[in-house]
Amino acid sequence: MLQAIEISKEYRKGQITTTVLSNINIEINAGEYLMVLGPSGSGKTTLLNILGFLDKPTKGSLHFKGQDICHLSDKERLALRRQEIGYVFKEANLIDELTVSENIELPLLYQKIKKRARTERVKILLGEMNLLHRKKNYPHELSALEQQKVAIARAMVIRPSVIFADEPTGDLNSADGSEILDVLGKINDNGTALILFTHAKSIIGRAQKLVQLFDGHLLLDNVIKQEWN
Ligand SMILES: Nc1ncnc2c1ncn2[C@@H]1O[C@H](COP(=O)(O)OP(=O)(O)OP(=O)(O)O)[C@@H](O)[C@H]1O
Repeated sequence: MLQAIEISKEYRKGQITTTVLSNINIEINAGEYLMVLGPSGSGKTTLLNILGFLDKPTKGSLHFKGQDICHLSDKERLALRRQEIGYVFKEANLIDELTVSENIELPLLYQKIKKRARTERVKILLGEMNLLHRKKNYPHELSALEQQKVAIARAMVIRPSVIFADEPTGDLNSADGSEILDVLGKINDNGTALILFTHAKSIIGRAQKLVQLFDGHLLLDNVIKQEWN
């Protein structure tokens, strides 16, 4: 479904070039759960931005469902992103002025989905996240766990093919973090591919596939595949 071939990313400042990612090859199939493990500064966020069509690589190519992403216009990439990709970050990044329901509904407005269908979809997600009683609340009235659940619901509202999660438990205590990983795991069980970026070795057992990133290089030797029943 998603294939990165020989991806590199460099930043130039005057005469100085910094290589942040070097020759990355990654493939993720529909419904797969991949974890990208790496310490701070290893290039995880840079890689997420490229794999998730938020940024372009300096070299290499990215294919999604047979389409060459790097050759799309910015407008085409944005449209594809809004239809196919969900993002969950360390911080929930909810809009303070909107209620829980309105935050979740927002991506559907970009897709020009009719009001009745939007309301129905939001209700389903609120139910799945056990947040129906919070639908009229504003983000500041929620716990950190609830805020992150709203962020996941907002990512899921478009029925994405893949969810990118960047340290999604980074701002949570371990019990809440574990609940968020359970929620994401369930979403993956139901068929959505999940690519989770983390520095936490303790959680790698949750994924089907693991790659390690170190100083912008993928340690391909360390790819581990596990089958879960
Ligand atoms: N715009 C930029 N210009 C120059 N260097 C950058 C830029 N963005 C990131 N970097 C550098 O690229 C490296 C990787 O950064 P990145 O944020 O991708 O790592 P990370 O693994 O996500 O780290 P963290 O977990 O701390 O966020 C870092 O050394 C960072 O300083």
